[in-house]
Amino acid sequence: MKICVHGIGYIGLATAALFANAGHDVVGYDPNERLVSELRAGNPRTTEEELRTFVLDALDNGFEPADEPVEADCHLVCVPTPYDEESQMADLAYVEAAGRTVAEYLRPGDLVILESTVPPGTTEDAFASVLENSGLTAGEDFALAHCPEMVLPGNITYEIVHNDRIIGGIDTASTDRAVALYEPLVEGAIHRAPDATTAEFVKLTQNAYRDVNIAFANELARVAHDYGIRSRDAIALANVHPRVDVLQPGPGVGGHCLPIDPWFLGQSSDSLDIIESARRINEGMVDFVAELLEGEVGPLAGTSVAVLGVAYKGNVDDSRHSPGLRFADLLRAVPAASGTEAEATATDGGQTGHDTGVDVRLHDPYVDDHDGSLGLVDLEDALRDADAVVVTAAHDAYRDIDPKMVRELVSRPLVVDTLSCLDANAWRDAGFDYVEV
Ligand SMILES: NC(=O)C1=CN([C@@H]2O[C@H](COP(=O)(O)OP(=O)(O)OC[C@H]3O[C@@H](n4cnc5c(N)ncnc54)[C@H](O)[C@@H]3O)[C@@H](O)[C@H]2O)C=CC1
Ligand SMILES: CC(=O)N[C@@H]1[C@@H](OP(=O)(O)OP(=O)(O)OC[C@H]2O[C@@H](n3ccc(=O)[nH]c3=O)[C@H](O)[C@@H]2O)O[C@H](C(=O)O)[C@@H](O)[C@@H]1O
Repeated sequence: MKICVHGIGYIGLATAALFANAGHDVVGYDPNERLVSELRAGNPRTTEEELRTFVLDALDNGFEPADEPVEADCHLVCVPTPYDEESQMADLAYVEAAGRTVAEYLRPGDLVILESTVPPGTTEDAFASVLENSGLTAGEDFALAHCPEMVLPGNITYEIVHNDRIIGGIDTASTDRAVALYEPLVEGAIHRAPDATTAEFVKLTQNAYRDVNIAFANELARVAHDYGIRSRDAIALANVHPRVDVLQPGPGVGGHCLPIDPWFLGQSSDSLDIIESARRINEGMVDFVAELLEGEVGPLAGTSVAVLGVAYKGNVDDSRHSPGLRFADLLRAVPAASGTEAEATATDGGQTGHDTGVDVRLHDPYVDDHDGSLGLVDLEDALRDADAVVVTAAHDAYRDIDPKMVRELVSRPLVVDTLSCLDANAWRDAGFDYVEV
């Protein structure tokens, strides 16, 4: 079958490769010409080795990256769906733009699948009506379904094949067509949703559930701290019960899915309560980390803090909605102590040095900062003379750091391990005060 994938970023690229490797004739259209030419040259943008191999195999199998769309039997849309903080609504501009493009190439009998994560109702309402600019009618002249993507970043090559899938069409025939497309290449089960809106709702439910579960763990971490016990020991023991499965606390929830999908879910409803509280709890974890830090070093003004990890989680290169960056912002908002040099620089707009009370040094071995916008520094520069080391992403590279090397560089041996990813005994043996969330 001829398939045109619209948007070959993280999800679209893996999806295009999945179909190409299964023998379909796949064109991956993306308006980002640089991305397309890198792919044509055999350089997929990914730090996941298995994904790189999967995509290179697909290119060998005829997958064609393109900066122009084409006519196809199936159009698969995998474009971004950001959250607009101002309107507190999903920004559907990319979905609508892709829909307008598909409409130009749409022929009677084609199948259109929306994979992007969207608020309930989008496929049947906004997306269908843009596609109908073609003069064709959804359900009558072309099939239309939502097939949400559920892969875990970091494990996409395995999960894109092995995960169960939910498919909901705007009518039974659309669902049948979409199921028939995925069934031969997916090893997980395919579940038919009663309609496209339910499929959208299910995807958002999964991420909101995970966000709420993590918020519960984060709340337990605060409560356990009040009792002077280790929350992770308590959670591990609670989880021995066959019907209890609490996730792990941390510096908050990042990425571009868990922090925004709960808002998509509630976009046209006034009934969010626990889901909304979970968002507040998870966003507030950086304040708790700051409290832990303050409990050790006293007032933060005047301190130097190495923040290790601006990726939103371990071993990924994505820094969207990153707890590490949110924590850095919080530290940068600490006013300089009066009468200090830092206070003086604060009044000159920071021209002569760091302009806040805390000297924040950010490091991440995976995140690309080629334009310098994040201000990442080398590990040694981050650690040199630091008053505290705060680990905010559980990268393997951090687990492997030798605490004795760190001890040589820092001015004060304090580490706050927000994800409990370090070897606590090794750090204590190296002379560190070890604090965890
Ligand atoms: N990244 C993830 O782990 C997951 C993402 N999703 C959802 O999948 C969707 C895509 O996400 P990602 O692949 O991560 O985004 P991405 O930002 O990596 O890739 C999106 C691509 O779409 C392209 N694009 C923008 N406008 C376009 C248009 N009009 N026509 C064709 N291409 C266009 C962009 O240039 C970009 O390359 C989003 O809705 C996201 O929420 C769902 C599950 C997992
Ligand atoms: C229900 C579910 O597992 N959703 C997945 C999720 O991927 P994502 O990488 O965002 O999830 P994640 O690994 O839970 O990480 C999200 C955030 O939550 C934090 N986190 C995660 C687990 C935990 O016990 N504690 C915790 O604090 C992580 O550090 C990270 O900051 O969202 C993806 C998406 O929708 O994009 C989805 O495809 C994935 O399957």
